[in-house]
Amino acid sequence: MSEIVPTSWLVYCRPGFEHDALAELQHHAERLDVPCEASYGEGWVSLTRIDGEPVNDLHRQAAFKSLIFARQSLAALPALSLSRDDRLTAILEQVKASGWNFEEIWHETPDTNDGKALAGLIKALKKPLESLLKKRGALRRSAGARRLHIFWTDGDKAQLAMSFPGNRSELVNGIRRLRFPSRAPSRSTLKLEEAWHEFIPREEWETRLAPHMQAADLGAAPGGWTWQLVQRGMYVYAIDNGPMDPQLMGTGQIDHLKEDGFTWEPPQRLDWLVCDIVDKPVRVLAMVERWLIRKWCKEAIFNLKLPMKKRWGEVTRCLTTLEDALEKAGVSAKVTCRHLYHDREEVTVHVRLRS
Ligand SMILES: C[S@@+](CC[C@H](N)C(=O)[O-])C[C@H]1O[C@@H](n2cnc3c(N)ncnc32)[C@H](O)[C@@H]1O
Repeated sequence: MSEIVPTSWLVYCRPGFEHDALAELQHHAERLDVPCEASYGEGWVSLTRIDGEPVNDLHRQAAFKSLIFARQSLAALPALSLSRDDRLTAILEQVKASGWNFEEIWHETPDTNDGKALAGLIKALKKPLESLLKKRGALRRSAGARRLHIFWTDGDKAQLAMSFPGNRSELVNGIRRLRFPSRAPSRSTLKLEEAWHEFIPREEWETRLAPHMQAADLGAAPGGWTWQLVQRGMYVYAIDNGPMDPQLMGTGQIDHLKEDGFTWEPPQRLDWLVCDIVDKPVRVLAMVERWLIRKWCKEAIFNLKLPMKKRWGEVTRCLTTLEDALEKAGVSAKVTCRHLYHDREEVTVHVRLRS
């Protein structure tokens, strides 16, 4: 019998979005009727079961893939206060009391400057801790791909947590770092690239992001998103009053139309609609809805800008409106939404029509 069980659901998020991540977690805890107590710090939030029972069912049923504001989702033990003279003993003792075993250990921190400053400490502790946990049999091969996360919020504060294959981010700190392509006309380019990584399995890129496909990019200028589409060999209708990058236009794969993205209609059915126009979410949604109901595209990726305070509420209202409208029109589609690393005051939505 373990002396200690994971009672907390720990989630990482973008600093400044803690209230949204918490609202999302609380929504699931209420839906599954699990009374919890909330806590949070910069870049993370946590719900702890009031009855002291393991959090595993809640953690599993609120699947990571369905979460919007969570960068990582973990089942956590109570946070540890560590002695600065000997941090390892308390960690080893808690691992022993939990009865946990795992195949790897990730040391992680909040996405803040204070978090980054812990890199040196983590580097110094990593190897000694691994060898001690190996000796004790906790770190071993064939432990069901379970991973121990040690979440450092300070030099003397760490929380041990577990993640399970199929229900977690496979990225350290839940962050997808992408290299900015030097020839892309704007940094926004990384938002579309990250969205593809997030929403389209790598093995399907060849068929779903294929050469000779046709796409519309609404609010395209100066062309960061169009650049990504062109890199995949697509032909792009770039809709924007603003100027497009001349070098990008030189590829000959772009038709730049100075029209209104909210009213423009494609000349024929396209494969992709992407939209990065900064406007009210309801306006963007109404436009995307029309595209999908008329089947003007097979897949869509668009941003919902969220300058308001209660972003979680706004996003869920938007997604429900979209799903209801599609259902009413008899259009079957899969809708997914994430707050991506390269998103700021916005979330990214992906819709794929089912044929
Ligand atoms: C955030 S920028 C897009 C950046 C672009 N995705 C990139 O990667 O370079 C938003 C663009 O939307 C355009 N825009 C705003 N309202 C529009 C509308 N009604 N129709 C078309 N474009 C619009 C603006 O001119 C601006 O260039």
